[in-house]
Amino acid sequence: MTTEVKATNVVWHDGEVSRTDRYRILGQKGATLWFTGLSGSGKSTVAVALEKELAKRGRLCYRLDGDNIRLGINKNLGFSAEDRTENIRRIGEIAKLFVDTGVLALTSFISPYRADRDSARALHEQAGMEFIEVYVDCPLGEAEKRDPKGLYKKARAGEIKNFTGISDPYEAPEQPELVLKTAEMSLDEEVAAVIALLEKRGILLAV
Ligand SMILES: Nc1ncnc2c1ncn2[C@@H]1O[C@H](COP(=O)(O)OS(=O)(=O)O)[C@@H](OP(=O)(O)O)[C@H]1O
Ligand SMILES: Nc1ncnc2c1ncn2[C@@H]1O[C@H](COP(=O)(O)OP(=O)(O)O)[C@@H](O)[C@H]1O
Repeated sequence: MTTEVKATNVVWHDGEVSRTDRYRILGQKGATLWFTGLSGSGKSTVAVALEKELAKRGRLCYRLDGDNIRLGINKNLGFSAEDRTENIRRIGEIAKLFVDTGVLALTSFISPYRADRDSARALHEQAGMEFIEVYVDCPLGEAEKRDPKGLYKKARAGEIKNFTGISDPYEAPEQPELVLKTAEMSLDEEVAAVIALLEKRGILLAV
């Protein structure tokens, strides 16, 4: 259902203010930081802490978070492979809009399928936009021990079907820009690692 193109006879309409103009108005460059990992690995925790640190540095971010987005624009999607693919397709497009305005989009989705993440990356890179994949790497045993929402317990009890890591696959990134081993690093170290990468890539330079 999802990738079928039904919109025909539509033509892109250009404006007279460019992306570069928008970046100048905002004084910063846009980029997507794509956090991927198991439920409970720390995607949301890292994004929240990073947003706070970037705000301190005067950088505007917007967090797109799995649970939040699934309460709104993606409330019609479940957890079948097809629905997860459509979930990630929409998030990729939404993140791209934020980047186009000059905002740092921090996306926290399990995004278990490599092909879906690669599509989100391609969408950005074809448009000359930064896409930084951050693998929030946490062993299943540790994520299950944390179980911040009690979902692993329910999945083990068979109350949640197709639960990532238990009864559904997670395809780890092969060449992410950054790996955060959240069972070994502190939250402060994780935020510092992301900031260091953003600095190295010139993403935090004022425009
Ligand atoms: N079956 C199943 N598998 C995995 N996760 C489940 C499932 N059912 C509900 N949840 C809750 O939904 C959150 C994951 O949503 P995402 O949009 O990130 O998932 S995905 O990227 O489309 O795979 C996930 O949030 P996080 O724990 O923040 O990852 C869970 O709270
Ligand atoms: N080093 C760490 N980095 C991130 N989260 C951690 C770390 N150590 C423990 N945690 C805990 O792990 C849980 C991760 O939950 P959450 O951020 O919601 O994960 P996700 O968004 O990947 O589902 C939180 O309760 C958080 O406090």
